[in-house]
Amino acid sequence: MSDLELLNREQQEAVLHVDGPLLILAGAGSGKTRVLTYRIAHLIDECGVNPWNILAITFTNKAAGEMRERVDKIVGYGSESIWVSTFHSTCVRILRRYIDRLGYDTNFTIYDTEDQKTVMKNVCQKLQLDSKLYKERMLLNVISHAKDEYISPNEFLLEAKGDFRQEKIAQAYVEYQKELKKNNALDFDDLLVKTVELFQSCPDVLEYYQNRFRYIMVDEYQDTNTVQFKFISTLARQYRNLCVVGDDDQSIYKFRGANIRNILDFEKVFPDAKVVKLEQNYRSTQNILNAANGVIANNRGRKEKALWTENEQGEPILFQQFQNGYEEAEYVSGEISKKVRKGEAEYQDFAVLYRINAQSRLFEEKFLYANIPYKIVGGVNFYSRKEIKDILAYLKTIDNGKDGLAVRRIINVPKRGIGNVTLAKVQAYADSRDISFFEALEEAGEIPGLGKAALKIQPFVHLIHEMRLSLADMSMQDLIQAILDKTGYAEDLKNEDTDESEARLENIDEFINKAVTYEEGAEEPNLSGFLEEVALVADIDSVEDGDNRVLLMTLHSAKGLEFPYVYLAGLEDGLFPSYMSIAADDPTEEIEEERRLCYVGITRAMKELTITCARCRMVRGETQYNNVSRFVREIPSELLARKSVIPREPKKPEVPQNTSYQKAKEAFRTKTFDPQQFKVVKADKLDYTVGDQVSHVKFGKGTVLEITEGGRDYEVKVDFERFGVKKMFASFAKLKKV
Ligand SMILES: Nc1ncnc2c1ncn2[C@@H]1O[C@H](COP(=O)(O)OP(=O)(O)OP(=O)(O)O)[C@@H](O)[C@H]1O
Ligand SMILES: [Mg+2]
Repeated sequence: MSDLELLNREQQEAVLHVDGPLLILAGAGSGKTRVLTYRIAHLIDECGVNPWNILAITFTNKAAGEMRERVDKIVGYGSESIWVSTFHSTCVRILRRYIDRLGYDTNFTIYDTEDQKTVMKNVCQKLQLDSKLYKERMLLNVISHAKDEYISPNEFLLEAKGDFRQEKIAQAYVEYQKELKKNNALDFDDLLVKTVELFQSCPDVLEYYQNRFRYIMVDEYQDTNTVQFKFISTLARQYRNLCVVGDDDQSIYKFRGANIRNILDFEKVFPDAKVVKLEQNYRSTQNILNAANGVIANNRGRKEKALWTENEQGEPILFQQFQNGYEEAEYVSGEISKKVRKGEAEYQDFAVLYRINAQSRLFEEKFLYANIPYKIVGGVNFYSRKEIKDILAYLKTIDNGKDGLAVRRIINVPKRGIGNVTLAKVQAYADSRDISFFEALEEAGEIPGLGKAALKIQPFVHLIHEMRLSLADMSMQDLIQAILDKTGYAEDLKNEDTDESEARLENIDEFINKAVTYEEGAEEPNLSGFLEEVALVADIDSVEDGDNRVLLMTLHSAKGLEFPYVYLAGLEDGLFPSYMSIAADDPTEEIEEERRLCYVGITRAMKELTITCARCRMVRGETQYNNVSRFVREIPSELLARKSVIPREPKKPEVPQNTSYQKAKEAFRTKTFDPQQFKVVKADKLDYTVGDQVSHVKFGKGTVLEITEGGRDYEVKVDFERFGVKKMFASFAKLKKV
């Protein structure tokens, strides 16, 4: 049998290059991963290499599983003794065996972000660092970055000499490491750092692994960082059989320390390296490939590549702009259903890709309604997320309090110092009287043996009562906001200040959006009705099992994967590219990274690519008006089939947004602006008015175009210098006159 026939000439060349360093540098879909897999098979099958001597590093555990499966198919044996895994899993395996040589126990714990924060808190106290000047998150970030670069605490200290602030940070680093060691713990970055340290300080261990891993392969090499490079280059020093594959255009993890120089300088470190370029793309249609090439061509400082395909021209790229995110999600769900119904495709042929996790919520809802099986990759389903369940539990308690599970869920969230013993007593009391748990709480003062604990319960009961009373005058949005404020829930998350807490806040914002939409749509909106509606969509368990599902994921998680039908959603300036990249100090560099992410997204598609965006999107309960992403404009227009938005019957008569806005803008331009001309409601509570310059924390400076009375709140329309026109609720926007 010759598997080589299934490869083109360059691919074969790469597979047949068995000894010595090899760099495969090629664009998306050109068969890099396939070459790695076939190369492993070839080594085992044709060269008699013991599978035991092979180490293959992939970017995710999922990719590792797939590669093992593929090797199994080709070779039929031996794949179980190959090490195919991620950098981190590989290092854990090595350290579990040998870390005692560095003075740790082999049963070390791996700390997550939460644990790291706790350790850092102690460190800061110990060093008496001013928590305003030295935020824990900042310290942890700096340390993490140092570890990516393989800079030890002592080296950091030396570098810092003379710079007061850096010296303090260095001390924190030193103490932090001491503390971890004391706890026999490693953080995530340590896994790599300690393995490299182990190799450097124990030549016998290094020799063992060098002999073991005679053939090393690394996929997605463009996203390795310095310490990862040290790890593989140290291991490969003896036999020099290192094969790396990557694409500089798909480097998307700079924010995690990925060092693009690793790929660009490979030939400097290994001057005898053979370099193979693959230029034929096997994945996508010509149209999709040309679209990807068109976009990435806008990046400077890249290695020029000529990616071509023999595949057919294919359908044009479909581009659709919708009125809002709901219509966008509805369209995608409708299209998927239609294609499956017609028998053109199965659910597993589709992927929906987006920039941030919170975008998944609308798709999940529509998919549930349409009975489309789906799976969210690398994320928890929206309504199963802790923060959403917490808020729902508050709402349920306020609504009727009969749901004992909900009450128990939040009685101590945020922490109120109510312990399990107390809860057990309350429960026993409730059981004995046959009343609900919440009713028992209301009678806490009378529960025998509760003592002072009753005093801790009362404020909680009071809070719920208060909310119940004000329910009638509050919108759903206000109610949720009140819960977040009065319980300190939001405050806690803000103080936590980790990536995770930020994501939780984003999800809560998205939940508020849901509430606002419910209120706008329902005939007689009320809390019970809202909970009912949410219960319907939250019924995720009804999705049947099996692998035939549509996949939903962020663009970052999609690297290396491919799907016949891809939907790229939310292509709006401000969302993708993200506002952070647009507003960055060095926007060019940040936007180039976003553009590579867009290139990754486009090149996931095999047959059909649909790009969608929404004209307005709700963010934190505010409607934002976004322009079509610049990346869409970079796609050569002859490849795009644009479908215009067909506005549906609007639910409410719309304020003539465009016209009045256009007029106002024109008036500004010609300096004939007269506020009276435009729809202005006297907004006496606001300290700005139409025509004023204001500033917003996120969007920066802008000019107020319009203020309208929006029932509960003023709606303010502002033309921001960098972000264009946005419409927002005054109480949320917190605009300041400048
Ligand atoms: N010589 C070939 N003949 C037929 N199909 C091929 C050939 N080479 C690769 N393919 C197919 O092309 C698709 C893309 O290959 P692969 O995933 O290996 O590309 P890649 O370069 O790793 O892409 P990415 O940059 O996205 O990771 C796969 O479906 C693969 O099976
Ligand atoms: Mg690949």
